[in-house]
This record gives sequence, C-alpha cells and structure tokens, in this order.
Amino acid sequence: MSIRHVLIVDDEPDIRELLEITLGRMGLETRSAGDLKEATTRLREGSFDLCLTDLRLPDGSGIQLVDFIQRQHPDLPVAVISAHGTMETAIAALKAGAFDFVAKPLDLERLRALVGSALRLSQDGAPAQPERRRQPLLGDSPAMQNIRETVAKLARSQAPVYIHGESGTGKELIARQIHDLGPRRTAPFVPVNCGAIPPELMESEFFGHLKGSFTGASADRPGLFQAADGGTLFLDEVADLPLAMQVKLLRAIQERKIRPVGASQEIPVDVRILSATHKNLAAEVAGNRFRQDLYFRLNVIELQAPPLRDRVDDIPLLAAHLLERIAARWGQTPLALADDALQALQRHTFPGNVRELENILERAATLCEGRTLHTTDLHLPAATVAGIPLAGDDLTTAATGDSALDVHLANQQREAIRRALEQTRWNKTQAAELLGISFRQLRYRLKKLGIE
Ligand SMILES: Nc1ncnc2c1ncn2[C@@H]1O[C@H](COP(=O)(O)OP(=O)(O)OP(=O)(O)O)[C@@H](O)[C@H]1O
Repeated sequence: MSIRHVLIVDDEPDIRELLEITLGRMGLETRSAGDLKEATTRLREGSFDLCLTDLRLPDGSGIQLVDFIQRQHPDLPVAVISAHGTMETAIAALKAGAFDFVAKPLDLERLRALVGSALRLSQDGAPAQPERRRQPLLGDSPAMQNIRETVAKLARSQAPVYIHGESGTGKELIARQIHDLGPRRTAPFVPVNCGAIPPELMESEFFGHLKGSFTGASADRPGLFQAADGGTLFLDEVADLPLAMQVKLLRAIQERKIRPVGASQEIPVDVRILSATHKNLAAEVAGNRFRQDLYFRLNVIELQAPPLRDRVDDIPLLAAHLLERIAARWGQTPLALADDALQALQRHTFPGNVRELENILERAATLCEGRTLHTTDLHLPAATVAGIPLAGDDLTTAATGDSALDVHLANQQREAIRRALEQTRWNKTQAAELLGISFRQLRYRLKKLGIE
C-alpha cells in the first residue's frame, strides 16, 4: 500500500513530537502545523489521508479547522485532540463532522486505534456490504434534509448516536445510513431488538458463550459484539434492556472488551454503538428504569426522527418509492396513486409513520383491481377520508362519545382491527404491524372497543 500522510496541528512542540514519533512508528508520513493559518497552507500544499488537530489553537479553534476541511476537503477525516474536561467542545467537533476525538493526556493505544479506523475511512471506494442494496433515506422536507446532512457528518465520526422517534419513523434506516456512509461500511451492521431477547439469554446473545457453559450450550457461539466487530451494533428499543444487562453493556462499551459466558479471558472488540427507542429515555432514567451512566454513554449525540405527520410534503415521494418497492417485489410495474388518494394520505395522522404508509399501500395494492389507487382502496379511517382531522393517534376517543359519527368511527375501527386479526390468525403482534400501530396501542384499542 502507498505511504499515507497525516497532518498534525498543535501549538505544543512536545505533543507534536510525540504524535510524529507514534505515527512514524506506524509507518505513516507526517507534516506538522502550529496554528490554523499554517494548517490551511499545508492543506493547500499537499494531500493528506488524515488530519489530527488540537481544539485550542493560538489563532482560533480546531472546530474552525474541522469546518474548513468539511468544505474544502470533504473526503479527509479529521480527528480532534481535546484537553481533559472539555467534553462539550469535543462533542461540538463531532457534530461539526470530526471523525473522533482523543483526550489529553494522550493514551497512545487509543490514538493508534483511532488512526487505524481513520485511515480505513480515507481509503477510497471501499464498497458497502455487497449483498445488500442500500436503501435511500427519502424526503425533501427541511427536517429530512437536515437529517441527511447530519447523518453524512456523523458517519465520519465514531461517536455513539442515540436516535429518538416514534415507531416507524425510520430510526433503523438512519442508523444503517450512518454505518453505510462511514469507514466501517465494509464490516457488518448488526441490528438487535433489545426488547425481543429473553432476559435469561441476553448475556449469551450479546457476548457469546463457550460450549458447556450452560444447559443447551452445545457448541461455542459468538455473540452480537463479535458479530459486529469492526462494524456497528445497533441497539433498537434500547430502553427495554433489563437493568442487570445495562450494567454489563456499559462495561463492555467502556472497556471495549467482552467476556463470553463461561470464558475466563476477556476479548477486545471494536464496535461502534448506535441506539434507538420510541420511549423517552430521559424519563426512563428519571424513573430509575434506565441507568444514567449508560444513558450518557449512548447519548453523546442525539438525533430526532420526525413523525410523518410533521412532514406531509414527503408523502408523495415516499408513496411513489414504496409503490415501486412493492411492485419490484411482485415483479410488476408500480401502481399509480390518484390525486384524491394522495390528498387523503396527506390528511392522515400516521401513528405508525412510514411503516404504516408502507402497510396501507401494500394492502391497497393487494386488493386493488385496477392500475390506479383511489381513496377507497386505502381503507383509511372515515374521519381522515372525510377530512376531519383527529388529534394525535388516539382515534379511540371517538368511541367514548355519543354522536352518530363517533359510533360510526368506532365501528370502522372495530372492523379494521377484526380484519387484521383474522388475516393474521389472531396474532396480535402481526395484526398491530399490519395496522401500523404498536402492540400496546392495539391492546388498548381492543379493550376500549370491547373486542374479545
Ligand atoms: N425516510 C425514509 N425513506 C424511505 N423509507 C423509509 C424512510 N423512513 C422509513 N422508511 C421505511 O419505513 C419502514 C420503517 O422504518 P424503520 O424500521 O427504519 O423504522 P423504525 O423507526 O426503526 O421503527 P421501529 O421503531 O418500529 O423499530 C422501513 O421499511 C423503512 O425502509
């Protein structure tokens, strides 16, 4: 491989020398600059594979350099060196697009790991995992444009990102994009639904186990951390982790080491952690259901996935894309969406967000006889069709009133739920998914509407 070049920016000669020696021993060529002005000159003169900059420079801040590199040399990864106790500035640098940060006094092992990852980032043209076609994160609304820009910046960093948003808003898709656009893209992206693992199997699922370590452990088995080594572990529904597991997870993240069940030795792992939940994690912390120390670890950077009802302008594009996806699955040409149907969709409140839109279109495409979907094909709630917006997702409030419209709406809901339950042979989890609502919402509605 050709020699890689690193630009070191620090005003302290001792630190510059330490970095030059450490990186030199890694076989890297270094150039140094003592301030912002010199750094920009060096950047103009030569081409680099990595820039390491101090955050405090005599003529400005390292964040200014991060900004400059983002604009002028977008393919160059930049990592920042922060003085001890200036976590906030380090996070600001990550948000500005820095790849990672190391704290002073420098931990050389950590520095070497950082440089290794950064150089993978600057290696041109590393393809994403080949077997999976990347799904785009669609939407032209300002909120989605903002998310895409932030995702592109966060992809270059190593920071943990916590994605908050309602069910079906695209949290997993956002996490995948962060992985796919970053230096870890050639390694696995491993999503795990923390709420779906039985508590007694959790430790073994995350950390693996050795043969014979418990009844049923008939062979050595690697865990999710090993599966994601070099890549990204996406902890979906992270609020559902039991407290005992939260302690173990925090340790694994802090130490960057895990111990498989039944093993006596710890093994090092290199995993970037992304997490998400539809719950309010801060409230979970306040209610003592989620450990504050783990919350701070996961939530270095927070991203909000906006609900679909707050970006109705995205619905036409999303609907067209989803209809194409459905048609491709069936080997057919996509159905068209009539104006009346589009308008009805834009009035709907989408408690299940993009996933609900997908389900509505899939159901409509299955049942529709022609090549164009009209409002009636969508089976939306009567109030939506009639243009009567109902607050939030709670259509069930309608069932408590006495008016003819209330009764009519309650009947409509009862019918839709019954149909979904029949279609899924009374599997409530699947029925909820089909209806684009959460399991809890379905249970609540069943009770409220008196469905046995
Ligand atoms: N902006 C988007 N562009 C294209 N497809 C999207 C977008 N947002 C969501 N989707 C699609 O909607 C579906 C749900 O998305 P995803 O699973 O990422 O949501 P989620 O927020 O993780 O859901 P949950 O909270 O239930 O786990 C997926 O099929 C995804 O591809």
